[in-house]
Amino acid sequence: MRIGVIGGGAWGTALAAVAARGGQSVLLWARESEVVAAINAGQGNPQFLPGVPLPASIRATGDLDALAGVEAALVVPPAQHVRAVLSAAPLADVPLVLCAKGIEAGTRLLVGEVARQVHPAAPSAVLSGPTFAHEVAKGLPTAVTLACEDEGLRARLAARLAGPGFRIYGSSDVVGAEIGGAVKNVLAIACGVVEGAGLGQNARAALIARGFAEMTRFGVARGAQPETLAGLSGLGDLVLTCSSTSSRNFSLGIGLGQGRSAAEMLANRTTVAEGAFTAPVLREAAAEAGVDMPVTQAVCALLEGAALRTVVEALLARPLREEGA
Ligand SMILES: NC(=O)c1ccc[n+]([C@@H]2O[C@H](COP(=O)([O-])OP(=O)(O)OC[C@H]3O[C@@H](n4cnc5c(N)ncnc54)[C@H](O)[C@@H]3O)[C@@H](O)[C@H]2O)c1
Ligand SMILES: O=P(O)(O)OC[C@H](O)CO
Repeated sequence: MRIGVIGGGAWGTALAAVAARGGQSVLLWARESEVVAAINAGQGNPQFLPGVPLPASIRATGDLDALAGVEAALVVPPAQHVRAVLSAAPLADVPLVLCAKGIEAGTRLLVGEVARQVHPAAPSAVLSGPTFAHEVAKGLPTAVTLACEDEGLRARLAARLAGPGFRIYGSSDVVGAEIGGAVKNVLAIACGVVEGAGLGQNARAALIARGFAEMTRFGVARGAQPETLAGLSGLGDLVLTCSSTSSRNFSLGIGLGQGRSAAEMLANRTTVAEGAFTAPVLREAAAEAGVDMPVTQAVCALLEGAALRTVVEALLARPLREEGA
């Protein structure tokens, strides 16, 4: 199968390696000419995935038109750029596998919903789960959710992308798979804050559990299945990113917890911490859906510069409630 990968960041590059190792013919579009040149010269992707050798068969291009004729495309730019990049890509009826994790600012649409607006005739699927790119690129064992309403397409895509180190579980719950990936990034920032501020392991465990409760409330309100949220793309990814400094979102939270400002940390960075962009949109979407998301609100307050102590005190001073409510 000829597979296009849109986005030459860490994750697009790792997925290109997965597809190429599975015997697919891979063309990767990258925005940065240095990334295109390095991959085509067999030097890997030192900018976004340093130190990881890539299959020599991967070809890279800076021209979106070169993707014409691919049989499926993995869509991997940061969530806020998916609309612009997809709009310029010749993929009107090509199966699209959405791999970015976030909610679009302004529209409050999930990435899959954006793709369906841009290319209404293109079938779509969502690939999500606990997947640090550098581990996937090295072939370390990883399991993901591939969600697609069309069972036949899901099976065809899974057969092309799965491998011994990349185990794919199928689902028809596209919305659930997307919401888990988008919300966990915000919760990972909160867990990083706990780490950076030295608030302890008990607090982190509490945040993971209560964060999962708010992810589930929001997901169910948006039509997700609770089992999907408790699976790889929800709880699985939440646990991963809430417990490792390999997570850009967790690391951003550590900085916030140490008293650094979000503006300072986000200025001029070339890698993406999606949670910083998703948090304010998620707060809006939760308000619209009438869903209580106190951890998300706290993360938004910290990103907006509120004092850590005030935010933590407000979170802990909320009225006592039933756990299952
Ligand atoms: N890195 C991971 O481990 C990982 C794993 C799973 C999912 N994801 C998701 O994949 C998506 C991409 O993340 P990444 O880690 O590959 O990126 P990255 O942080 O490695 O690199 C940043 C990317 O943003 C792109 N970019 C910057 N400005 C842009 C613009 N104006 N238009 C289009 N693209 C622009 C760059 O070209 C580059 O590809 C995110 O939604 C992320 O949450 C990442
Ligand atoms: O580095 P993060 O926080 O963007 O997390 C990367 C992946 O989403 C982990 O599954």
